[in-house]
Amino acid sequence: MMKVGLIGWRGMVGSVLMQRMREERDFDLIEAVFFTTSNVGGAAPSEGRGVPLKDAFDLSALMAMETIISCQGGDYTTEIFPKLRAAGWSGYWIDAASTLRMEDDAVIVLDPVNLDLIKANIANGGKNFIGGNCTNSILLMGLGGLFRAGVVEWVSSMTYQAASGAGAQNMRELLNQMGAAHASVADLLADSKSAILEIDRKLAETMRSAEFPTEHFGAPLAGSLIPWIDKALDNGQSKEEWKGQAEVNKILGTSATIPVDGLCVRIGAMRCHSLALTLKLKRDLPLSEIEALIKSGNPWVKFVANDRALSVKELTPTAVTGKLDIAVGRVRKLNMGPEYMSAFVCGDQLLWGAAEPLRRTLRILLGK
Ligand SMILES: NC(=O)C1=CN([C@@H]2O[C@H](COP(=O)(O)OP(=O)(O)OC[C@H]3O[C@@H](n4cnc5c(N)ncnc54)[C@H](OP(=O)(O)O)[C@@H]3O)[C@@H](O)[C@H]2O)C=CC1
Ligand SMILES: N[C@@H](CC(=O)OP(=O)(O)O)C(=O)O
Repeated sequence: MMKVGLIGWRGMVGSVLMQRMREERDFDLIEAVFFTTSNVGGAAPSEGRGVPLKDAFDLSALMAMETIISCQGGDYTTEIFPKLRAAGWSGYWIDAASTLRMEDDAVIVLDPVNLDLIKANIANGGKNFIGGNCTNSILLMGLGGLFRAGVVEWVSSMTYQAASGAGAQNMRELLNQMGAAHASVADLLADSKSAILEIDRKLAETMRSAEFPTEHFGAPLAGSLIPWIDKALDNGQSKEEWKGQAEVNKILGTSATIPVDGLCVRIGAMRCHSLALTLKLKRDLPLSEIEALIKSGNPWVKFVANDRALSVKELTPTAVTGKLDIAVGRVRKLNMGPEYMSAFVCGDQLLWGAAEPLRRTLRILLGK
């Protein structure tokens, strides 16, 4: 059985990965070895067959692995990965962090979209398999059928990204903000005759006050939004926005770049990212054909007809959270002309956006 080292398994992404690997019985196919950066010698999950946690900075222990899966984050990858390769380790490296994504010898893995690319890379001796940025993976899981058909000229992508993309502490902070916001007007809310503008004034005062919990986001998110994600680049894009075109084209393996750009916005959803998309198609396709192409993308696409009641019920973070479904809806032609269409895509950023492509890559490497 393949010896597979797991690092970052108790973090947020790692926990979702563990849950999915258990559900799909992946551990039956591997000899799992669990590593830690904080609790060497501690008890590993039962899948570790009683072997205590190993040191995630111990190069020789890591080099004994045929495959390493890391959800430990970019700093860990930056520190350990070059040392492992320099020491001659030639195992498979599967990683959720962005550090290695754009390296020439790395594939961004999203097998329902780019299985051919992954297989070709393995056949050519490729060893580095990196999960894509969550927003891009969800975009391509939703509209992969249109890209595969070669009908997309460009995409403008406006995102609505959940708190989980910023980390576990941020999810907690969002809830703490909701609690603080509610508490500040609870008395007035309880009185059905109180004036709504008084409630609104008091709430705004609370959200702007220094006491409102903003340590992790740096700004109120509950009852508001944050129109910037990740670092600023010199060209005015955020790093998250830059990843759109770079990663989508790399995942698709395009020879001519498909322009992808738009604004990335953090909203108060817990773990589902959504995207409001404008696409320019290469030609005027009938809506029925567009719908059929989107549905043909992969089995997880859940197409939602452009109907008010269905959209409100099925095309939302609340409907999608915790599921592998990728909801795609609001598909219609736009006033700009017959080649222009809209779409709204919503997916769980911890599942297809982070953990799922990693465990599926392991399966591909195992040939199962
Ligand atoms: N592809 C994508 O879209 C996404 C990718 N990511 C990537 O995944 C990486 C990991 O993210 P995320 O899972 O949010 O990181 P977490 O902060 O949840 O976990 C990272 C590590 O922190 C340590 N840790 C310290 N305290 C705790 C605690 N109380 N509970 C659990 N773990 C703890 C654990 O290491 P130890 O057990 O060794 O102490 C854990 O493996 C990110 O840095 C990013 O690179 C994240 C989100 C989306
Ligand atoms: N930046 C993403 C989450 C993430 O970790 O992305 P990446 O894997 O590209 O660093 C978000 O905030 O929603």
